[in-house]
Amino acid sequence: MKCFSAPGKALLAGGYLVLDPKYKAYVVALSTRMHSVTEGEPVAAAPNTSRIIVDSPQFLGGTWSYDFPVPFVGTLQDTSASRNPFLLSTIETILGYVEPESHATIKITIFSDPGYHSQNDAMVKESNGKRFLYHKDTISNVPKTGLGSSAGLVTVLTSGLLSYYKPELDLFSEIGLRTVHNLAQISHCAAQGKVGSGFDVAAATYGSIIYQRFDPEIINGLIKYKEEVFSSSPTEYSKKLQSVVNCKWEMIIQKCDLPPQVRILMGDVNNGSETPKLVSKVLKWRKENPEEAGNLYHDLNFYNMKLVSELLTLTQISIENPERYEADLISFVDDYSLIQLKHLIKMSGSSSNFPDSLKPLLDIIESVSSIRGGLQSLTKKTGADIEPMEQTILLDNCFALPGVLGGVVPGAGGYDAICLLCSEKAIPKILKLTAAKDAEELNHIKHELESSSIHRQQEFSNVDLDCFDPSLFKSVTWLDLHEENTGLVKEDPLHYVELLN
Ligand SMILES: Nc1ncnc2c1ncn2[C@@H]1O[C@H](COP(=O)(O)OP(=O)(O)OP(=O)(O)O)[C@@H](O)[C@H]1O
Ligand SMILES: C[C@@](O)(CCOP(=O)(O)O)CC(=O)O
Repeated sequence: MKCFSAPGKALLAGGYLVLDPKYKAYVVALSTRMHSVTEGEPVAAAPNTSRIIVDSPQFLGGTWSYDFPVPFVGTLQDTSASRNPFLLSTIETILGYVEPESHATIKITIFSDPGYHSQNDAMVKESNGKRFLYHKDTISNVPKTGLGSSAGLVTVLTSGLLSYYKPELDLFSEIGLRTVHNLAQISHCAAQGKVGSGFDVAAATYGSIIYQRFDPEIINGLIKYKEEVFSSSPTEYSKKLQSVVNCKWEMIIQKCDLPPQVRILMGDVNNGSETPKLVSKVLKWRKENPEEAGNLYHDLNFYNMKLVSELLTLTQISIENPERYEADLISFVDDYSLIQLKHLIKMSGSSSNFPDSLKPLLDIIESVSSIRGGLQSLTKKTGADIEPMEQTILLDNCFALPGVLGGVVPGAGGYDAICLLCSEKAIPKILKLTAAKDAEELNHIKHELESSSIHRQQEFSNVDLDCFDPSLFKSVTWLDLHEENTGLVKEDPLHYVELLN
């Protein structure tokens, strides 16, 4: 039995730009993970028939079965009641790549962590330290949170099948991970019917990364080749697939990590994602207005990269001078809102009360504001609701909360989610303040926070909530997740055995 898991993602900086191989993006891998458990034996399931069964027991009707002859001639029979394009495409791609020479009956069980889906009416099942939610409905009817479940699914399924068919390949070697990544990108694009930027599959494989995409022509060329030769010569296609998967794609995957004690906090705002519509509006505008788009993309990229480099600076300070990091930086983030921090930092030039060392925080705050400014411009110019007014109001309100260092509408934007950068220690405060029922409760919490804060300034009350409206947060569900920068990992079968049929 071979078990793997891969993380979900949040695109903190670089939405839309990441579609173009010219620009980089910052992708945070999350603690929400997709899991696969692979059991296989080298026997036919029926005369001249191999079978791959995928079981996803957390969802109603979550069993899919695929039969194929050996040698595999390229198309899969789907004998399941419902279709799941991500499974079909992954299995077809792997079989084309490995060209199995003997029969097999393989069962892969998929488990997904709670963060990927809405948790209404779900039943909890636990097994040796893992906790999964069992839903009453089918996978297509349970609302998703948009954390990249399909990319995680394709990545762990690819790993499970490769571990069966190519046991000699160390999936965690450089070549092994590259093979998983390239196969998963090809399968994910084929299932989606388009070649996206692939940051979600890259994060599922490698974890938190600074990502610069591969040339889309790599996969477009393969799809075109398949259309031309597949029906007459599937083995020719397999050769081409192998050569594309086995070569090194020109792209950047640079592993990274949020600074210590800085966390992301994701708020699920609404269900349903409009990503394809948003993307097509942006691409149309960019095509029709190349110069204006070029300037806006240039500015957005500048601030995206500035944010990345300032986050790396914070990490560097935390390594070189942990005391300074804690006392002069993080403790200020804990106690003040970013609006107040900005004022404090600006005042530090004229008054000696505030340390100069707060400046790296100012750079982060200003980069995030400029990124939001760029996305608001993109919203106005394209007519795509990337940072719609409702989200602007919500984020502006978050910026009045102590502990929040910044925040954006992640990924493609829209109404689905907000993503805050905040101090780890301040998260309970943020949850409490956004859950306040009325002004009286808010005031009560504010006094509590003031008396427990480290920094007591004359010039500033460190909790100033005059412009904060907790009623806006009735529609926000804070997701119980954090950054976990590891990509694909091998898991212990003991975590799952009690849940297997
Ligand atoms: N646990 C699962 N079992 C089986 N199939 C799953 C599972 N999780 C996801 N899928 C497949 O992935 C599809 C959802 O993928 P989709 O790309 O629409 O959303 P996402 O990856 O969660 O979010 P986003 O692409 O917005 O980041 C489902 O309809 C289903 O086909
Ligand atoms: C708009 C885009 O750049 C980001 C989409 O991100 P998400 O799926 O909304 O997290 C599209 C893409 O990269 O595939």
